[in-house]
Amino acid sequence: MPAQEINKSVVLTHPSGATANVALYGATVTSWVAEGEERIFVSKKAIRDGSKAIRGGIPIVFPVFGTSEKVKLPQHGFARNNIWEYVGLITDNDEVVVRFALKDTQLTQQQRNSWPFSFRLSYTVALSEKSLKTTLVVKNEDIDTFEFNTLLHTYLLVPDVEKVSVKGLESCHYLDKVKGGEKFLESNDLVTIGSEVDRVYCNVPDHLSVNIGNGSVIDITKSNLRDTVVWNPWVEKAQALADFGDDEYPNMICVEAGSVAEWVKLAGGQSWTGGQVLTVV
Ligand SMILES: O=P(O)(O)OC[C@H]1O[C@H](O)[C@H](O)[C@@H](O)[C@@H]1O
Repeated sequence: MPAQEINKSVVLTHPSGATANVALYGATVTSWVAEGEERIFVSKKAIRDGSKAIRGGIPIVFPVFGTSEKVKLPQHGFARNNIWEYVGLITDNDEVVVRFALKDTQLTQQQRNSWPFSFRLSYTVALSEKSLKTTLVVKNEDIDTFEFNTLLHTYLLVPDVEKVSVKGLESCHYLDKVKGGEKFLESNDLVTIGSEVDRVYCNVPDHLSVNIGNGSVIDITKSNLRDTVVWNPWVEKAQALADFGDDEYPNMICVEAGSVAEWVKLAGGQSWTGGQVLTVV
């Protein structure tokens, strides 16, 4: 079976042996195995009972990144902590493609009060031998325009974050959230991690590559997403996160394609599409 719903998750299996797992809770990708290796980090302390967003995988941030005066929603919005509908298997030719959906009518009353728009999110996960493609379509089913942020909060599994480098961010401006949101220009060809990092790189080229440090490289190609967030909580933040092991920060880096520095405006009746492809090279 190329796609099977088991235990509130959908398991994708590609003839090459690649697999992926998507929890209905948040439509969160929680595993991607390519060339026999797990590529996605999920914390051993992740809460999986649907009471909190999953710490790891690829949670979907929507309609707000962080918190905002404009929108009275919890950090990173509601997409990552609602149960999505499994629409089903779309195709299993060269790629195994499945789709999930979330509508305003599936939200809690409190969430609907805070974000009072009719919308439909459609999220497609496509697995091939070496790639995982995730595409989000936002449909404004209202008459009024709404504004949103969105981001694919991708946690990559790495053997040692201090040996990881991210290529493709040179010459981009970034907002450094560790330094109170101050703006800097990236002067390094390769971005490396040796302390807490929480940066919103703005207007980033669509192609980045992450050298995992063990000979493996993961390419990230984004589309219609302007920004990239790079995050590692390091020692103290890791200790402060209840659903993240104190010793786990060396094994992950978040490289998150999104549109977060500015709001995306979507007129009534219109759709917006954005996404990313992760490829093992
Ligand atoms: O703890 P969470 O709500 O999942 O957020 C985890 C992280 O997400 C993003 O990477 C933000 O830039 C960070 O500031 C935040 O700490």
